[in-house]
Amino acid sequence: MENNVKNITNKIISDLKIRNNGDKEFHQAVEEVLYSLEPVLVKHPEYIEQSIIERLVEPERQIIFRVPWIDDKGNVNVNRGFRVQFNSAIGPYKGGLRFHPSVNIGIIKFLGFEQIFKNSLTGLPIGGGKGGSDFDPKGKSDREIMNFCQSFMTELSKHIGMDIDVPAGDIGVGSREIGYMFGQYKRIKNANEPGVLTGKGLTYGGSLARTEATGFGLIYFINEMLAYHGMDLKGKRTIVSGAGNVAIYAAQKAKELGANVVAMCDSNGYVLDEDGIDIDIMTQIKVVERKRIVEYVNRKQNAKYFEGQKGIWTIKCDIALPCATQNDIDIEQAKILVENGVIAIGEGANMPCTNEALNYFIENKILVAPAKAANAGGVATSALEMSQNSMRLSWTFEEVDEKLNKIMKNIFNMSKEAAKEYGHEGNYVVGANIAGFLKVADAMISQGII
Ligand SMILES: NC(=O)C1=CN([C@@H]2O[C@H](COP(=O)(O)OP(=O)(O)OC[C@H]3O[C@@H](n4cnc5c(N)ncnc54)[C@H](O)[C@@H]3O)[C@@H](O)[C@H]2O)C=CC1
Ligand SMILES: O=C(O)CCC(=O)C(=O)O
Repeated sequence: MENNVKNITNKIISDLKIRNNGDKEFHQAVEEVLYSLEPVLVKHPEYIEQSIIERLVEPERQIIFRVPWIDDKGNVNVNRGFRVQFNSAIGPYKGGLRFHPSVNIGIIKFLGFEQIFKNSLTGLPIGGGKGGSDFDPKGKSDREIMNFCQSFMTELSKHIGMDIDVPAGDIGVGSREIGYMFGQYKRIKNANEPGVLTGKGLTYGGSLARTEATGFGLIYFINEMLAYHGMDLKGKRTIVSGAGNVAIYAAQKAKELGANVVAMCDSNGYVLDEDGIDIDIMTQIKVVERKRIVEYVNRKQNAKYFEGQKGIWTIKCDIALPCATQNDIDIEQAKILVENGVIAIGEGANMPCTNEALNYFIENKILVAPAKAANAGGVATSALEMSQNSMRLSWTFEEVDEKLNKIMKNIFNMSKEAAKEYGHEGNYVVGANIAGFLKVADAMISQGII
């Protein structure tokens, strides 16, 4: 039976590579999940009989569209827009929009695939989807951003809705972009439907604590994982890659719980501040002024700046929090981190470690808080935003934060229990994949061959 399952998994992966030629991030994400599901398939032959995996790796719908927009000089520009509606077995498609020049259909498929399991782990009724564009927001004026967002939404609005597909932010998409897109959606539909987007501003249907949720949630998960292993964050030397939404609030909450956060980065380089990163200064530079991170050393004594982002992983630390982008830590950085005595890795970004790096951490008994589980606090709070929109009321910051904390503890417990049940105790990468998968697979079986 085990050999049979291995052959089936290998066949699905080789077919997937042919059908999705060149989508290397998507191949990577699928491989990471499928190999960890083998013990589940051995125990549940019904998933094989019903071709659950073959159906799961094929998106329900993929939309690619033209996004023309006019820049400040009056030139017409054309970008490409994407929305992959991956799986709706447990609820409307849900997942962010990424605006970054590297975006292509393969990246959106990898992110949408991850989102299926992550959303399932939240325990809330949301399916998996993701979208975005190869538009580069860097250096654009507010007017240009608005022009782009309006054009993007003009097409996207035909495919989304509060019970169909609910986008939110991701890299390059924050509350400014969500605001412009929401305004355009409302104008096109002639309806105020706040539940169609999440991450909205607080004056028009946004939820308190959504901005902080992914970073805070990551730290709640890590705190739970460390506590289970008899440790805590106090005095732990911590490195956070990125300096955007996830990174900033992860750093803030880690500091609040006693960690010593000494380094952060952007795509140009990193800062090392042995006195502890000042989150207010970092937020002012990266979020308010939208400047490069090098500016930090002009405002904080003793801080040092280094060109090149990967060097951040050569700094000795107890806790490493990759919160920037995919494949930030490969085997080379993983070996350095392990040699330097790292205790735990917390994946704030989506797929920030290569599969080789993940396996290396697990083999070396490093605790890994995997992205699907550890960064699920953002989408979970988006689902809480949808609930508030439907009820037409708003919870306080404390109410939302408490729910978030409970959800993250629950996700840790589900990952822990699934890992134990399927023979991988302590491996939360495998545990999260299995726990996320089971609910989706059962929902798919109940709904027939669709
Ligand atoms: N915003 C959210 O609620 C969630 C985001 N994520 C993931 O977290 C990661 C970060 O997203 P956000 O913080 O929302 O985006 P953001 O746009 O607010 O910030 C991204 C940060 O990463 C840095 N960055 C981007 N590419 C980089 C590279 N190649 N090398 C080094 N730094 C780089 C940027 O300079 C920026 O500081 C992404 O992987 C995203 O998919 C995951 C769950 C939820
Ligand atoms: O809040 C959301 O809907 C999406 C968050 C997201 O894109 C993610 O979890 O990667």
